[in-house]
Amino acid sequence: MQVNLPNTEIILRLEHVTFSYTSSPVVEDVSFSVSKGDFLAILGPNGSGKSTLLKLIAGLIKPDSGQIEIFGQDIERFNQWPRIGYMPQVSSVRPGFPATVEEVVLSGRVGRKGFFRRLDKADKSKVQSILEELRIDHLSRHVVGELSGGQYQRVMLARALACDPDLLLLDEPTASVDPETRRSIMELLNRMRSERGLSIINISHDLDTIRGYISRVIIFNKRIIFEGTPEEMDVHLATQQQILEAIAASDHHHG
Ligand SMILES: Nc1ncnc2c1ncn2[C@@H]1O[C@H](COP(=O)(O)OP(=O)(O)OP(=O)(O)O)[C@@H](O)[C@H]1O
Repeated sequence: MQVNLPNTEIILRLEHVTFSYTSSPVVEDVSFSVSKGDFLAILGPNGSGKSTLLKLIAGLIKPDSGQIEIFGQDIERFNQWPRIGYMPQVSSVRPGFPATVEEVVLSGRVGRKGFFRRLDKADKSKVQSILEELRIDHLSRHVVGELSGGQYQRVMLARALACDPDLLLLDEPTASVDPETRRSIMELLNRMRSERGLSIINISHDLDTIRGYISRVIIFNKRIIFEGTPEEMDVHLATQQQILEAIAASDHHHG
C-alpha cells in the first residue's frame, strides 16, 4: 500500500526550532525535513507540543529561535500559503454564522484562485467531488452548526483539500469518525499522494489506522524522540509499551 516516489525534493525543513508560550519551551530544538510525497505521522502523548509544532509550520506562530523553510523559502518571506492545506484540531466550537457545508468548503478555494477571482462552476464541481469522496455530499446545503463532530471534521478536511494543496497539515483528522470512514479518508489521502506527490504531515493518536499508509514516523515529546520509517520503528519500538517507555525516558532525561 505504500507509495515510494523517486523524487526526493525537500519541501519543508526545520532547523533547531524552539518555541514557548510562557517561560518553558513546548517545542525544543526540533530539526527534521519532509520530502515531496512523504506521509509523515507525528505521534506523541497529550500536551507534548504536536499541535504547536503544526501551528509553527502553518505560520500561525513564530519560533523563538531556529529556522523553518517551506518550498525552499524562509517562512518569514514565504508567500505561497495557498499551497498549504491546514486542518486544525477540530473542537466542538463551530462558526457562529450560519454557513453551509458547501460555503465553508468553497472558502478553502479562495486562496488558490486569488482573492479577486470569482469562484465559478468548476470550483463548485471540484468541491462537490471532494464532498463525495468524504461521503458528506448529502450535507452540502446543511448549516455547519447542525453537524455531528465527525461530519464537521470531514468538512474541515474537505476545506483543507479544496485548495489543491502540495503540503497538507492535519491535526488528528480522523479522531471522531467511524473506522470505515477513517479508512476511506486514508485511501483518499494515499491516492492524492501517489497521483500528484502530495506531502502529508498527520498528527495522530491512532497508529493502527495510519500505519499502512505512512512513509515516516516521528515520535514527539517536546523534542524528537524517534524518527524513521515504520519498519525501523517496528525494530526499535515494537510495542506500545516500548514507545511509552521511550517517551518516559525522554521526560526524565530532559527534566
Ligand atoms: N495558546 C496557548 N497558550 C499557552 N499554553 C499553551 C497554548 N496552547 C497550548 N499550550 C500548552 O502547550 C503545551 C503543548 O500543547 P499542544 O496543544 O501543542 O500539545 P499536543 O501534543 O497537540 O496535545 P494534544 O495531543 O492533547 O492535542 C501544553 O502544555 C499546552 O497546555
